[in-house]
Amino acid sequence: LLPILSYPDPRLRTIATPVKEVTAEIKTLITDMIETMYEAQGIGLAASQVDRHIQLIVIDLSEDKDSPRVFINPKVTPLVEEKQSYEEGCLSVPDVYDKVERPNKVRIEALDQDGNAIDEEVEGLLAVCIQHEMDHLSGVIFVDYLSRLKQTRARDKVRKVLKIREKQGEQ
Ligand SMILES: O=C(O)C[C@@H](Cc1ccccc1)[C@H](O)SCc1ccccc1
Ligand SMILES: [Zn+2]
Repeated sequence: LLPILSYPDPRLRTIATPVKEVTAEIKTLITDMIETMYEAQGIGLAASQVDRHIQLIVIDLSEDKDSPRVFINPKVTPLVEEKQSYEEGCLSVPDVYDKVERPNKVRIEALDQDGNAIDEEVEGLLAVCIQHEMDHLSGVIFVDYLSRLKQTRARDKVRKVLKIREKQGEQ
């Protein structure tokens, strides 16, 4: 399992660089990220969150947690003006959920782990998730879209959750 960086860790603000070649090391990272995402009950995870600053995200929206998707060097283009509001959360901001508006239909262009091209139009939760993960690769966290007050509350909440987790770890 890989440790997930917690907000407001400045490393989460690092801009991810493009993947030049899908090496064996990157394939191992992909496997580790997928396992880490499942263990943390996430439906997406960006490499930035595990302190690896390359353009790589993994997503699995399936019920049985058995169909992970890998997007390398992803590029997202909104296809509609309309935005949808969705109650987002983030593995780097535990126990904080709030509404974020994003375009509800996007085009995603990327490479998969075998270097094959991905070029799809997606909407709904997959579109929301991909945009949320893409933000991570640009050092953006969903709380950045919220009010200052909510950002302060988020910081306090994360601090509290991390303290509780530390205690649980010690017991
Ligand atoms: O990037 C992450 O931290 C994983 C995110 C992905 C995500 C956030 C908001 C909306 C869709 C996907 C989540 O922590 S995964 C847990 C989750 C699942 C559904 C809704 C909200 C949060
Ligand atoms: Zn997130």
